Amino acid sequence: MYDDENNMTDKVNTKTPLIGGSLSNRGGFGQGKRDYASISIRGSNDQTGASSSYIAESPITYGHGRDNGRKTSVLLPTEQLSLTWCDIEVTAPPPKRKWFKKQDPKTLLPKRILRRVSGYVEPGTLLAVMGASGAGKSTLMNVLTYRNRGNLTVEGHVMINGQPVGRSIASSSAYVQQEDLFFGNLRVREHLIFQALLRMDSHIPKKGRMERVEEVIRELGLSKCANTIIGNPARGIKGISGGEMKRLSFASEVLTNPPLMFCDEPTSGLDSFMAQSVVATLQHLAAQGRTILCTIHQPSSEVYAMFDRVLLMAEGRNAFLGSTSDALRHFSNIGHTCPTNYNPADFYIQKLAIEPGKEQQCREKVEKLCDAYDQSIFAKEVYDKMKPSESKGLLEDHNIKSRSPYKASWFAQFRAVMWRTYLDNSREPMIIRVRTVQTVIIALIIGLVFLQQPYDQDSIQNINGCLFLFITNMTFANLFAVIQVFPLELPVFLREHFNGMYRTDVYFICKNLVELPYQFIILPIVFTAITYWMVGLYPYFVNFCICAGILVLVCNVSVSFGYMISTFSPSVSVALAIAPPLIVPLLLFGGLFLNTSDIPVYFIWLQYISWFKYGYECLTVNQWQNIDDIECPANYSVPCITDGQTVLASLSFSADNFMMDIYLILVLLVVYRLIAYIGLVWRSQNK
Ligand SMILES: Nc1ncnc2c1ncn2[C@@H]1O[C@H](COP(=O)(O)OP(=O)(O)OP(=O)(O)O)[C@@H](O)[C@H]1O
Repeated sequence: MYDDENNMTDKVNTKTPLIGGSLSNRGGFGQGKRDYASISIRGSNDQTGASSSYIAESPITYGHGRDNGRKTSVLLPTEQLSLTWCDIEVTAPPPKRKWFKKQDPKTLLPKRILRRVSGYVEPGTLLAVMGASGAGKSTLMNVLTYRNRGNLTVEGHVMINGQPVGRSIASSSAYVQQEDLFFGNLRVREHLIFQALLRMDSHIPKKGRMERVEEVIRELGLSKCANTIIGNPARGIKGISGGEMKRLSFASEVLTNPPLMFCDEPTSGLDSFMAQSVVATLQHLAAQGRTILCTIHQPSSEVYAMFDRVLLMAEGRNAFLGSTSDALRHFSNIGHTCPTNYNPADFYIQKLAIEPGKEQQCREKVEKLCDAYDQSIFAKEVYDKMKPSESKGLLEDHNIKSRSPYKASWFAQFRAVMWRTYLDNSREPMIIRVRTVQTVIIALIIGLVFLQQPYDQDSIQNINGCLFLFITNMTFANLFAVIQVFPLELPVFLREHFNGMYRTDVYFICKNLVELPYQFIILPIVFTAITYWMVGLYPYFVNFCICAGILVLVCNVSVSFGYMISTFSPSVSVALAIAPPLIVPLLLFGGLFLNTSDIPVYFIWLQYISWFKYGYECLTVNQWQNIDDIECPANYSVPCITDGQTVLASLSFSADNFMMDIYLILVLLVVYRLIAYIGLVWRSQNK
């Protein structure tokens, strides 16, 4: 319909043409499900004369087939849903009494957040939910979408086409949240293909899904940026614009053809032009027969004019629900006429806001405005629409528990997530460029500092220090690489998992498998290849391979530890803060700084969970066990260490422990990773 933001201006100021069906065949309230696609075709052009270009342009017949030989748009929702909410009352529990502080008894009462609010939205309608901050908009959205309810007590009914609905509302609706979360290294088209593979019904063939992706790209004006990297402004990865990102969020939801959409402040953070283009997209989607609710903060008058209806909220009550033109009429009737050339949205918010310093006065005014609405014909119209529900329960839940939340099978999820993780990793600058350069530079520095050590008394300490540095470097480089990136993608994982796209185990396995070869096998080998020969360690290829193998294991156990810290940390900064205090004790008991036989008894357990100790023992055994002759100068002041076995003995290490150390590193690798996985499951269930 529109291909880029530049040709959007002329469209956003004019009302998007409603499809004929959505005007003339609009489903009556509570009439049950109807095939919207066939309604649209019959009603288009012929009945209204309106140009239904959305349908005419659609080349694909997938989904609903043909009607009278004409192709239907894949984007039309398959059913019409009317959403009603009736007498919603939401209460927050009273705050806990503080025993050390005298508190006003009034502040210890439960807080009423929503006070018997009712409303409805019909198919083909774009409803703006507006109100001053704290009016209860987000709480209403959370009640309707059955999300983020926390400790709130909710009473009342939410109904779809007259039937009570609860948690199962998620299966027939989409929720475009305020924050756009994407894997920023993917291209727009790739992101949509991934969404299509996991969110569309499994009976739809792959070809149909790909056609659907192309259709959605065209319809949501993403053609221009379809092959552009999405980007991540927070990490400095430049990509598509804010408006395109928001439209991509809509596109991800529209793929599944939801008849009901909720949008939380879709224009926040956008300039007025972008905001207009985003609301034009919503208007377009509503015109196709969807039911759309959208919270919005201070829209410009142009954006406000694009909404069909408005719900004004104040102090947890309805101050108005009706068409945007009726809102003006209603406020004028009750003595608050919006001045000419004044933005009506600003006018309403001003009237309904609680000004600091004048709280009591404003609250009384707001109560009067809400009472006036309750007695108006507009409120009566809302109550007339309410069908008495036979259910007395709260927001009933239908058939949600028995069904798997996932559309794709385990293997389909695995394939798609592997593909996406591979794409994301292969384009991640932190992984490819930065990690490679970092590894090579550090290896060269270590190699130059310890260049070609001779086998004499002084070099024993140098070589041991160098071997310990190998372990420390492997640990810190990989641990911090994980905790700087992994927590950042967890919110995307949590949202996608919550949306029923893939299981936690699929995500975790794919992440591990994709990252393993380059980051956690090849890079440690590159590091060893540079340093081992530069330093002049035990000069046999077998020993080089053993050293590389030990460093690969150390690298992977550090990665497990990094995953573990990341899954239990709410953010990167927390993960970065808790990593050093956890690592330093393990480092201290690694065998270099403190001889393992001298560790205080109450700290002995720390050496058992320290891969530093196991790794260091293995590396020193690999280095020293076959050396029988260490040079001893004639005038050396202290007794000489003449062979490798003595070096090992001086560190309280033994060649007999070698295999056990390897097994213990493997055990730590598995245990830390398992704990990380449990943490991930815990996070995904606590969201
Ligand atoms: N779990 C809770 N416990 C206590 N009070 C709450 C809780 N959730 C919301 N509130 C309060 O309820 C009121 C309405 O909150 P809500 O977030 O719904 O407002 P809003 O209209 O979305 O505001 P904004 O536009 O600023 O996001 C606010 O005063 C808020 O502090």
